[in-house]
Amino acid sequence: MVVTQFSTRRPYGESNAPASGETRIRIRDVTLSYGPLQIIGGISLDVAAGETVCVIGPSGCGKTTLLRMLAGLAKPTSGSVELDGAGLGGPNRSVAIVFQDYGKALLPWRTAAGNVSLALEARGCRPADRPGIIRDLLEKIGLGAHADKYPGEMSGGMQQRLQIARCLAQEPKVLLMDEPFGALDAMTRQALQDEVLGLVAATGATMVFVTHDLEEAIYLGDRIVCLQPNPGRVGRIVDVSLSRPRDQLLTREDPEFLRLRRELYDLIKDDHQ
Ligand SMILES: Nc1ncnc2c1ncn2[C@@H]1O[C@H](COP(=O)(O)OP(=O)(O)OP(=O)(O)O)[C@@H](O)[C@H]1O
Repeated sequence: MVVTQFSTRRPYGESNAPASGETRIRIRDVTLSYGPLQIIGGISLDVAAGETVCVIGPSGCGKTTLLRMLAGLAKPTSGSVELDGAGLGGPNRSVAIVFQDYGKALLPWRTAAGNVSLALEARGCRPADRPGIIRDLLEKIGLGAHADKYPGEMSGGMQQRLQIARCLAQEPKVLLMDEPFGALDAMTRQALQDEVLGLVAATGATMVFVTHDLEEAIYLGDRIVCLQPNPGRVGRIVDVSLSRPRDQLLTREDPEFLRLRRELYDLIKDDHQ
């Protein structure tokens, strides 16, 4: 493979469209201000169906705010967010969001099964169908033996798995992840990265994944969007051409992985100067 050092960089202003595939999320000239303070300063980005886009950038640059707009939880001051060509006016069942703080996201008085059931109830799933779906989802995410446990009886990794299972119960087209593994130890984090990649591949979901961890962004992403701060805007978009399925050892040892890590490190360092 011929590697040109800056071949994957796309300067701001060039097309932010994915290389191929039907557009699932279309963000056009989006700004967001709180009072006089502009947080997001004109972001345009297309995300293709089935694509995984990772978002990185310095603390406070607006990553969570961008994700909240994609979830319909924050309204842009100007510009538009479309899902499959229709404007996103508020929360949408096709879009699920996983937060870093699983402790707040889960209902402590419901068991694991009860927490997953919540999403099924919300989407109007027939009561008779729920137990089977819950069992399948908990199996898939490695919690098959823990259906009757309460969140307080589970480790951080298990609680985060549960939050992911609950989101998947929504059968979302789009999975938004806000630093979901930031609070977990390295081994749990890598296991969950692989589980999420497997689930995304199996369901064909589109994923937008916010992380501070450059290696996590490369490991998971098809593209990496680097946000710049004050106000938040797209600086660079880096394509990740690493083959799938990814492998925690082989992928991270791939010379292309190491080259991307260096490229992103230089980009982030520039943004901090
Ligand atoms: N509801 C709000 N009202 C006022 N300012 C807000 C509000 N929500 C976020 N902000 C501000 O917007 C900016 C961007 O916040 P955001 O959480 O999106 O950044 P981030 O890139 O996700 O940060 P981090 O990496 O530290 O999580 C910050 O300066 C934050 O203080």
